[in-house]
Amino acid sequence: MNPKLVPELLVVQDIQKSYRKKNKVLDGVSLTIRAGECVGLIGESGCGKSTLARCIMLMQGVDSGAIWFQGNPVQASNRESLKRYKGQMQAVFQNPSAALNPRLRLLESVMEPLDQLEQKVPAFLKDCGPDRREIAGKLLECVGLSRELLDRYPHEISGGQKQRLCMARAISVEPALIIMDEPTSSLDTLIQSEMLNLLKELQGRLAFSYLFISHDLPVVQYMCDRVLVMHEGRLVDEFVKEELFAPDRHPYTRQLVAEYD
Ligand SMILES: Nc1ncnc2c1ncn2[C@@H]1O[C@H](COP(=O)(O)OP(=O)(O)OP(=O)(O)O)[C@@H](O)[C@H]1O
Repeated sequence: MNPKLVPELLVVQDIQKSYRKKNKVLDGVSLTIRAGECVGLIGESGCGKSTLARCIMLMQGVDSGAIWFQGNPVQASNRESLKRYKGQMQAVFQNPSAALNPRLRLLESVMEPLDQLEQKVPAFLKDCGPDRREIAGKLLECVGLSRELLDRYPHEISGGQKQRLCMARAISVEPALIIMDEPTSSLDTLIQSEMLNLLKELQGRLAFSYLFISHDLPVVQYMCDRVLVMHEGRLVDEFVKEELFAPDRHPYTRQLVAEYD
Protein backbone atom coordinates (compact mmCIF):
# COMPACT_ATOMS: atom_id res chain seq x y z
CA MET A 1 0.00 0.00 0.00
CA ASN A 2 1.20 3.52 -0.71
CA PRO A 3 2.18 4.92 2.73
CA LYS A 4 1.09 8.40 1.62
CA LEU A 5 -2.51 7.12 1.60
CA VAL A 6 -2.35 6.22 5.31
CA PRO A 7 -3.56 9.13 7.46
CA GLU A 8 -0.99 11.22 9.31
CA LEU A 9 -1.25 10.65 13.05
CA LEU A 10 1.43 12.97 14.39
CA VAL A 11 3.08 15.85 12.59
CA VAL A 12 5.89 17.74 14.29
CA GLN A 13 6.84 20.96 12.51
CA ASP A 14 10.11 22.80 12.99
CA ILE A 15 10.45 22.43 16.75
CA GLN A 16 13.12 24.45 18.53
CA LYS A 17 13.98 23.82 22.15
CA SER A 18 16.75 25.15 24.39
CA TYR A 19 17.51 24.55 28.03
CA ARG A 20 18.69 27.56 29.99
CA LYS A 21 22.45 27.30 29.73
CA LYS A 22 22.68 25.20 26.62
CA ASN A 23 22.48 25.99 22.94
CA LYS A 24 19.61 24.57 21.03
CA VAL A 25 18.90 20.98 22.07
CA LEU A 26 16.32 20.65 19.28
CA ASP A 27 17.01 22.71 16.21
CA GLY A 28 14.21 22.69 13.66
CA VAL A 29 12.95 19.13 14.12
CA SER A 30 10.12 18.05 11.81
CA LEU A 31 8.69 14.56 11.45
CA THR A 32 5.53 12.68 10.56
CA ILE A 33 4.21 9.43 11.98
CA ARG A 34 1.35 7.76 10.14
CA ALA A 35 -1.37 5.57 11.62
CA GLY A 36 -0.02 2.12 12.45
CA GLU A 37 3.56 3.05 11.56
CA CYS A 38 6.62 1.92 13.55
CA VAL A 39 9.21 4.69 13.42
CA GLY A 40 12.68 4.52 14.92
CA LEU A 41 14.65 7.47 16.25
CA ILE A 42 18.35 6.88 16.59
CA GLY A 43 21.29 9.04 17.59
CA GLU A 44 24.10 9.20 20.12
CA SER A 45 23.58 9.98 23.78
CA GLY A 46 22.76 13.63 24.39
CA CYS A 47 21.61 14.45 20.83
CA GLY A 48 18.10 15.33 22.02
CA LYS A 49 16.02 12.19 21.52
CA SER A 50 14.39 12.17 24.96
CA THR A 51 13.83 15.90 24.83
CA LEU A 52 11.92 15.43 21.58
CA ALA A 53 9.87 12.65 23.19
CA ARG A 54 9.05 14.85 26.19
CA CYS A 55 8.04 17.74 23.91
CA ILE A 56 5.71 15.47 21.90
CA MET A 57 4.20 14.22 25.16
CA LEU A 58 3.78 17.82 26.37
CA MET A 59 5.89 17.04 29.43
CA GLN A 60 8.00 20.00 28.28
CA GLY A 61 7.14 23.11 26.29
CA VAL A 62 8.83 24.04 23.01
CA ASP A 63 10.37 27.44 22.19
CA SER A 64 8.77 27.43 18.75
CA GLY A 65 7.28 25.08 16.20
CA ALA A 66 4.03 23.17 16.10
CA ILE A 67 2.63 19.72 16.81
CA TRP A 68 -0.40 18.37 14.98
CA PHE A 69 -2.25 15.25 16.04
CA GLN A 70 -4.90 13.63 13.87
CA GLY A 71 -5.04 16.86 11.89
CA ASN A 72 -5.52 19.18 14.88
CA PRO A 73 -2.97 21.71 16.18
CA VAL A 74 -2.05 20.60 19.70
CA GLN A 75 -0.78 23.90 21.09
CA ALA A 76 -3.97 25.72 20.11
CA SER A 77 -6.14 23.09 21.76
CA ASN A 78 -8.56 23.73 24.59
CA ARG A 79 -8.39 21.69 27.81
CA GLU A 80 -10.74 19.01 26.54
CA SER A 81 -8.77 18.47 23.32
CA LEU A 82 -5.48 18.46 25.20
CA LYS A 83 -6.82 15.78 27.51
CA ARG A 84 -7.89 13.76 24.48
CA TYR A 85 -4.46 14.23 22.88
CA LYS A 86 -2.67 13.03 26.01
CA GLY A 87 -5.08 10.12 26.31
CA GLN A 88 -4.20 8.98 22.79
CA MET A 89 -0.55 8.72 23.71
CA GLN A 90 1.37 6.55 26.12
CA ALA A 91 5.06 6.21 26.91
CA VAL A 92 7.32 3.42 28.02
CA PHE A 93 10.62 4.63 29.43
CA GLN A 94 13.99 3.03 30.05
CA ASN A 95 13.65 2.58 33.78
CA PRO A 96 10.45 0.69 34.68
CA SER A 97 11.12 0.98 38.42
CA ALA A 98 10.85 4.76 38.20
CA ALA A 99 7.56 4.47 36.29
CA LEU A 100 5.81 2.32 38.90
CA ASN A 101 4.50 3.41 42.27
CA PRO A 102 6.29 1.11 44.76
CA ARG A 103 3.32 1.22 47.15
CA LEU A 104 0.80 -0.13 44.63
CA ARG A 105 0.20 -3.82 44.05
CA LEU A 106 0.38 -4.82 40.38
CA LEU A 107 -3.42 -4.99 40.27
CA GLU A 108 -3.74 -1.29 41.13
CA SER A 109 -0.72 -0.34 39.07
CA VAL A 110 -1.90 -1.92 35.85
CA MET A 111 -5.36 -0.39 36.26
CA GLU A 112 -4.11 3.14 37.00
CA PRO A 113 -4.36 4.51 33.39
CA LEU A 114 -7.78 2.89 32.81
CA ASP A 115 -9.05 4.29 36.11
CA GLN A 116 -8.68 7.80 34.62
CA LEU A 117 -11.09 6.95 31.79
CA GLU A 118 -14.83 6.65 31.64
CA GLN A 119 -14.60 3.50 29.58
CA LYS A 120 -13.08 1.06 32.05
CA VAL A 121 -12.79 -1.96 29.75
CA PRO A 122 -10.52 -1.80 26.70
CA ALA A 123 -12.24 -2.85 23.45
CA PHE A 124 -9.76 -5.67 22.97
CA LEU A 125 -10.95 -7.13 26.31
CA LYS A 126 -14.64 -6.51 25.70
CA ASP A 127 -15.53 -10.11 26.54
CA CYS A 128 -14.06 -9.59 29.97
CA GLY A 129 -16.96 -8.06 31.89
CA PRO A 130 -16.62 -5.26 34.43
CA ASP A 131 -14.64 -7.09 37.14
CA ARG A 132 -11.41 -5.13 37.85
CA ARG A 133 -9.43 -8.16 38.88
CA GLU A 134 -10.45 -10.00 35.72
CA ILE A 135 -9.50 -7.05 33.49
CA ALA A 136 -6.19 -6.60 35.30
CA GLY A 137 -5.45 -10.33 35.03
CA LYS A 138 -6.18 -10.32 31.29
CA LEU A 139 -3.95 -7.27 30.81
CA LEU A 140 -1.10 -9.06 32.56
CA GLU A 141 -1.65 -12.12 30.37
CA CYS A 142 -1.55 -9.93 27.23
CA VAL A 143 2.06 -9.10 28.07
CA GLY A 144 3.02 -12.64 29.08
CA LEU A 145 2.72 -12.21 32.85
CA SER A 146 0.81 -14.57 35.10
CA ARG A 147 -2.26 -13.20 36.85
CA GLU A 148 -0.88 -14.78 39.98
CA LEU A 149 1.36 -11.72 40.21
CA LEU A 150 -1.58 -9.36 40.72
CA ASP A 151 -1.11 -9.04 44.48
CA ARG A 152 2.64 -8.50 44.36
CA TYR A 153 4.43 -5.19 44.71
CA PRO A 154 6.93 -3.94 42.09
CA HIS A 155 9.93 -4.84 44.27
CA GLU A 156 8.73 -8.46 44.22
CA ILE A 157 9.10 -8.85 40.43
CA SER A 158 12.08 -8.68 38.04
CA GLY A 159 13.11 -5.76 35.82
CA GLY A 160 11.81 -7.54 32.72
CA GLN A 161 8.48 -8.23 34.43
CA LYS A 162 8.25 -4.56 35.46
CA GLN A 163 8.80 -3.46 31.87
CA ARG A 164 6.07 -5.88 30.73
CA LEU A 165 3.79 -4.34 33.34
CA CYS A 166 4.58 -0.89 31.92
CA MET A 167 3.62 -2.20 28.47
CA ALA A 168 0.35 -3.56 29.87
CA ARG A 169 -0.41 -0.14 31.35
CA ALA A 170 0.40 1.54 28.03
CA ILE A 171 -1.82 -0.67 25.87
CA SER A 172 -4.69 -0.72 28.37
CA VAL A 173 -6.05 2.64 27.16
CA GLU A 174 -5.71 1.69 23.49
CA PRO A 175 -3.48 4.60 22.53
CA ALA A 176 -2.96 5.61 18.91
CA LEU A 177 0.74 6.21 19.61
CA ILE A 178 3.23 4.78 22.09
CA ILE A 179 6.55 6.50 22.58
CA MET A 180 9.18 4.04 23.69
CA ASP A 181 12.32 5.66 24.99
CA GLU A 182 15.07 3.02 25.22
CA PRO A 183 12.48 0.54 26.58
CA THR A 184 14.84 -2.42 26.65
CA SER A 185 18.24 -0.93 27.37
CA SER A 186 18.05 -1.71 31.10
CA LEU A 187 17.36 -5.41 30.36
CA ASP A 188 19.84 -8.19 29.66
CA THR A 189 20.08 -9.54 26.12
CA LEU A 190 17.71 -12.51 26.34
CA ILE A 191 15.00 -10.55 28.17
CA GLN A 192 15.54 -7.68 25.75
CA SER A 193 14.79 -9.81 22.70
CA GLU A 194 11.71 -11.34 24.37
CA MET A 195 10.48 -7.83 25.10
CA LEU A 196 11.09 -6.64 21.53
CA ASN A 197 9.13 -9.59 20.16
CA LEU A 198 6.32 -8.88 22.59
CA LEU A 199 6.18 -5.26 21.40
CA LYS A 200 5.99 -6.40 17.80
CA GLU A 201 3.26 -8.89 18.59
CA LEU A 202 1.20 -6.29 20.48
CA GLN A 203 1.62 -3.76 17.67
CA GLY A 204 0.50 -6.36 15.13
CA ARG A 205 -2.55 -7.13 17.24
CA LEU A 206 -3.57 -3.65 18.35
CA ALA A 207 -2.22 -1.60 15.41
CA PHE A 208 -0.94 1.38 17.41
CA SER A 209 1.88 3.48 15.98
CA TYR A 210 5.11 3.73 17.88
CA LEU A 211 8.15 5.94 18.02
CA PHE A 212 10.97 3.70 19.15
CA ILE A 213 13.93 5.64 20.54
CA SER A 214 17.27 3.91 20.84
CA HIS A 215 20.97 4.32 20.29
CA ASP A 216 21.12 0.71 19.05
CA LEU A 217 20.91 0.60 15.26
CA PRO A 218 20.25 -3.16 14.86
CA VAL A 219 17.41 -2.95 17.39
CA VAL A 220 15.84 0.01 15.59
CA GLN A 221 16.22 -1.73 12.27
CA TYR A 222 14.50 -4.83 13.65
CA MET A 223 11.67 -2.92 15.27
CA CYS A 224 10.86 -0.19 12.75
CA ASP A 225 9.61 0.40 9.20
CA ARG A 226 11.24 3.79 8.94
CA VAL A 227 14.23 5.30 10.71
CA LEU A 228 14.97 8.91 11.67
CA VAL A 229 18.55 9.82 12.51
CA MET A 230 19.25 12.63 14.96
CA HIS A 231 22.57 14.38 15.34
CA GLU A 232 23.17 17.37 17.63
CA GLY A 233 19.49 18.28 17.82
CA ARG A 234 18.72 17.97 14.13
CA LEU A 235 17.18 15.17 12.09
CA VAL A 236 19.88 14.59 9.51
CA ASP A 237 18.57 11.48 7.76
CA GLU A 238 15.35 9.55 7.23
CA PHE A 239 14.83 6.32 5.34
CA VAL A 240 12.81 3.14 5.15
CA LYS A 241 14.87 0.45 6.80
CA GLU A 242 15.60 -1.41 3.57
CA GLU A 243 17.55 1.68 2.47
CA LEU A 244 19.98 1.64 5.38
CA PHE A 245 22.89 0.83 3.08
CA ALA A 246 21.80 3.06 0.16
CA PRO A 247 24.59 5.25 -1.25
CA ASP A 248 22.81 8.51 -0.42
CA ARG A 249 22.79 7.87 3.37
CA HIS A 250 23.98 10.81 5.44
CA PRO A 251 27.65 10.52 6.57
CA TYR A 252 26.51 10.33 10.20
CA THR A 253 24.23 7.37 9.40
CA ARG A 254 27.15 5.68 7.68
CA GLN A 255 29.23 6.29 10.79
CA LEU A 256 26.55 4.59 12.90
CA VAL A 257 26.47 1.66 10.47
CA ALA A 258 30.27 1.37 10.60
CA GLU A 259 30.13 1.01 14.40
CA TYR A 260 28.22 -2.26 13.93
CA ASP A 261 30.39 -3.70 11.14
N1 LIG B 1 16.04 19.30 32.02
C1 LIG B 1 17.19 19.59 31.41
N2 LIG B 1 17.85 20.74 31.73
C2 LIG B 1 19.00 21.09 31.10
N3 LIG B 1 19.59 20.35 30.13
C3 LIG B 1 18.98 19.20 29.79
C4 LIG B 1 17.76 18.76 30.40
N4 LIG B 1 17.40 17.58 29.85
C5 LIG B 1 18.34 17.29 28.92
N5 LIG B 1 19.29 18.26 28.90
C6 LIG B 1 20.46 18.30 28.00
O1 LIG B 1 19.95 18.32 26.67
C7 LIG B 1 20.74 17.52 25.82
C8 LIG B 1 19.87 16.44 25.17
O2 LIG B 1 19.43 15.52 26.21
P1 LIG B 1 18.45 14.31 25.88
O3 LIG B 1 18.22 13.59 27.16
O4 LIG B 1 17.28 14.82 25.14
O5 LIG B 1 19.36 13.44 24.90
P2 LIG B 1 19.23 11.91 24.47
O6 LIG B 1 19.61 11.88 23.03
O7 LIG B 1 17.91 11.40 24.84
O8 LIG B 1 20.35 11.22 25.35
P3 LIG B 1 20.36 9.72 25.97
O9 LIG B 1 20.38 8.79 24.79
O10 LIG B 1 21.61 9.69 26.78
O11 LIG B 1 19.12 9.58 26.81
C9 LIG B 1 21.86 16.93 26.69
O12 LIG B 1 23.00 17.74 26.55
C10 LIG B 1 21.31 17.04 28.09
O13 LIG B 1 22.34 17.21 29.02
